[in-house]
Amino acid sequence: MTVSVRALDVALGGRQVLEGVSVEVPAGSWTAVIGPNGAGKSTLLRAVLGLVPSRGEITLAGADLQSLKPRQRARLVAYAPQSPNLPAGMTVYDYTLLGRSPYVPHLGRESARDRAITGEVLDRLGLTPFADRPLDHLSGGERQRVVLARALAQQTSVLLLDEPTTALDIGHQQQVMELIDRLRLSDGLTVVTTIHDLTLAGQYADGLVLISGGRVAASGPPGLVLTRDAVEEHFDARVSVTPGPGGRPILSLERP
Ligand SMILES: Nc1ncnc2c1ncn2[C@@H]1O[C@H](COP(=O)(O)OP(=O)(O)OP(=O)(O)O)[C@@H](O)[C@H]1O
Repeated sequence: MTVSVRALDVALGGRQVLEGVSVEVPAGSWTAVIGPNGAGKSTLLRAVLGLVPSRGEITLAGADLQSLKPRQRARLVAYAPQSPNLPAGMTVYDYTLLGRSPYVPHLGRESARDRAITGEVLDRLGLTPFADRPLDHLSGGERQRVVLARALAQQTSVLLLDEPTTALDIGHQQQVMELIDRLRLSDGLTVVTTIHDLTLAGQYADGLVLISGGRVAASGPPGLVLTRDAVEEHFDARVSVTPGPGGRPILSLERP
């Protein structure tokens, strides 16, 4: 499903956080939203979910997202937030099962299918051994995978992932990114992630959107967006950029 954001403005606490942001995410593609701290990346995802008031147009496969009821929207778009509210004492299994909420009838219970899907997702993420563990008895990286599990259990066409790899070691980063990519290809998912690791963003995403100061500073294929000058200008960082496999850029920090 194509996600289209046009001329999006968001003001929070009396401050303009996003201004005139337009982003087109083709169906089945992966877009990474990059930018310095405080640029407005998470706000962009939250606006697409209707979690913050916005002006402008947000459509999903041509349908106006704001006209959908929360339950309808939750069947189309899943979101893994950066700092989710994790109820202490809840088990990994029960938390992941919450991803099935948009399919559970009012006053009803989860079906055998909901439970089967939850089990499969835990399996895919290597979380089955943790299924009965309370969320507050997990490491940061394990918790992050559980948040992703809940989003995957929602079985939507669009996945919005806010920093899905920050707390993960290099092996789990690769596993999570590969898993997301496999799901994208096998299930035709449309993926939007915010991500700080620019090399990782460039390795996996089809397109990058660089947000800086609440505006789109650049967008396009990784090789065009991730230039030494752009990184210096928007992140105030010195890097060297070399072409990696498939011409995708590899960034290395350089000491000033
Ligand atoms: N509820 C709020 N009220 C006022 N300002 C807010 C609110 N929420 C976020 N902001 C501000 O909006 C700006 C963008 O925040 P956002 O979380 O979208 O940035 P980000 O690009 O995701 O940053 P990071 O990389 O640090 O996670 C920041 O300056 C932040 O302080």
